[in-house]
Amino acid sequence: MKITEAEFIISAVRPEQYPEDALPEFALAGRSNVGKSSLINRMIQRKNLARTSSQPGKTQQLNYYRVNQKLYFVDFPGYGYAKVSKVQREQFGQMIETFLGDREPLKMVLLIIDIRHAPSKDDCLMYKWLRHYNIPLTIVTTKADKIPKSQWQKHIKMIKETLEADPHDRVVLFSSETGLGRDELWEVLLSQMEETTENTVASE
Ligand SMILES: Nc1nc2c(ncn2[C@@H]2O[C@H](COP(=O)(O)OP(=O)(O)OP(=O)(O)O)[C@@H](O)[C@H]2O)c(=O)[nH]1
Ligand SMILES: [Mg+2]
Repeated sequence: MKITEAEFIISAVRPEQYPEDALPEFALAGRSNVGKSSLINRMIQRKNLARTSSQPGKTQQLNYYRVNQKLYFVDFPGYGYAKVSKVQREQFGQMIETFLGDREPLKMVLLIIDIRHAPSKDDCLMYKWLRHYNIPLTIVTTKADKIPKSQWQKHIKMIKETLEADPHDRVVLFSSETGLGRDELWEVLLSQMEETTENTVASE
């Protein structure tokens, strides 16, 4: 996809701050430091629009990025960061739960998993939440450049097994470093937008 415009819109902590223009939203969930912000930057071909850091726990709010006046990426705070206080963790849980349970423009959640490691308990919990709320999801295994190509399929199998994922769940291999998976992921997002538009039209 050709990016003509990409801008940071808001760091939202409360639902009143979420954009009201009803453009489709794609949220990114995953552990702290897994590469969510880097993935957004790669998707929109901007070096550092979404703030990245080698220090985990940088993203603390829901950060909205608008692309081509057409859709939003919503960068979630990473979970599982040890130095975050218990209160912060609970606030985070509530914020995400409210969002997932009641966010009409949300079209899909991208569950971002480091291809090198088994999903954590929090990843598994997030996966179950998404299923529970019936939210379309795509598993994105990132940092693929960090292991040899010959091991990709073995790791993907292990990740799906740990998540107890549905065999039909889509998995996109990704690397923010090399750009692997960028075109495929754009196809997934754009076709999801078309599908939901058709459903809306059909039900009217
Ligand atoms: N080699 C490689 N490094 C990556 C990739 N994606 C992210 N990184 C690195 O991983 C670190 C964390 O990336 P971020 O994008 O900030 O991670 P995040 O998930 O947004 O982290 P939080 O905001 O703390 O939740 C940075 O040092 C990135 O350069 C990738 O695909 N390949
Ligand atoms: Mg981040």
